[in-house]
Amino acid sequence: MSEEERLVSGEQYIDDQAIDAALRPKKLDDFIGQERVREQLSLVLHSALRRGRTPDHVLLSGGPGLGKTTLAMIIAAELGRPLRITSGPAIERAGDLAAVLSTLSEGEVLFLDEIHRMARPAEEMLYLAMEDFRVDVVVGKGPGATAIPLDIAPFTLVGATTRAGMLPGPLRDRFGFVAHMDFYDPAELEIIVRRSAGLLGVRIDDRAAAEVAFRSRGTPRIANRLLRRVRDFAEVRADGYVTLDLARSALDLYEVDESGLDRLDLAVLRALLTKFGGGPVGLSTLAVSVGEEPETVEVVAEPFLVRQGLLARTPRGRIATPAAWTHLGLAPPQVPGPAGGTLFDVTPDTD
Ligand SMILES: Nc1ncnc2c1ncn2[C@@H]1O[C@H](COP(=O)(O)OP(=O)(O)OP(=O)(O)O)[C@@H](O)[C@H]1O
Repeated sequence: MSEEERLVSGEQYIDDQAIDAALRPKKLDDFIGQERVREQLSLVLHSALRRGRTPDHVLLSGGPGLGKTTLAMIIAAELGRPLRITSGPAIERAGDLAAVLSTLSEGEVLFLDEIHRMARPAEEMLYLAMEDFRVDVVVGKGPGATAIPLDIAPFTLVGATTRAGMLPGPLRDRFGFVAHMDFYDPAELEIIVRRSAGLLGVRIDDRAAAEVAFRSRGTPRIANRLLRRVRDFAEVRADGYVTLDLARSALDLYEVDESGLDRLDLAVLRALLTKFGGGPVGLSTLAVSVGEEPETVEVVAEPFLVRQGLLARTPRGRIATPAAWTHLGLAPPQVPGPAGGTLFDVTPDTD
């Protein structure tokens, strides 16, 4: 629970991460949504269990907060094996990876978050480890360097990435099962909101739960976060029971609009429309105009805007769709394009 939550609720201190952990489903059957992924994964795990073998390596791709870490934990739990967690940015050298791999126990599940951000030499070490359960430890430098092969215990790698396109082909090919996690639909998120409300002891009516779900950008982590915000609001401004009106007022206060667009989404959209006439504009230029890193705009804001039909990625840059102008209540500029072209065929994408 954050400082702000502590002030208003007076509950025992638990940080946001602890709440996240408490809300995570622990079994595949409790994991809501992602029907196809769940079914496919269940087959991979249960057939491996039946054969008494370690399952194939699993790659989970999808945006932030869609449940990749949760699924990795569930995989370890379903297999009854320990889970080791590390991340791409923590592996700066091949030696960092060797240290992790050489201490894995038989059948252990290794969760490698943000796998696309791992250092290149480590990536090459991982190829061999995934395929042959072996690493080559290089001793010495220059012409006298020698590679000493070291066997490691069979393990299952669960890699997670928000940018599957950035993974080199040889790495992607070594995963026996690749799951793409998509945004959740509002009905699934509503179940998640009600489940979390039950676990957190939040009293919420069905229409309010549906409203929170609808405004959660298709993302369970956001659904859980918004639930806590409306809970705060209901506790401070009313008797703690979350009604539809209270939920709406709270979400408006936290600048989540009626379609679930948050401050960053709206800033990106507004910049695209008002500073670049609807595009096309390159990702970096767009990101600078809202004071964010290109990766944040690309990974956090854009997928939802694309999904909502408000923004399109084209080879020449990002463009706003007609729905984007309507969404912000703006009129598209009425300048005719050259020789039958559209108005927005102007700026080449230099990113
Ligand atoms: N299918 C689901 N059912 C119920 N709750 C879920 C589900 N998926 C995710 N959650 C909840 O959403 C929160 C975020 O999930 P998680 O940390 O697994 O996402 P992630 O994809 O690993 O995010 P990131 O890429 O940012 O690390 C968790 O606390 C979990 O409670």
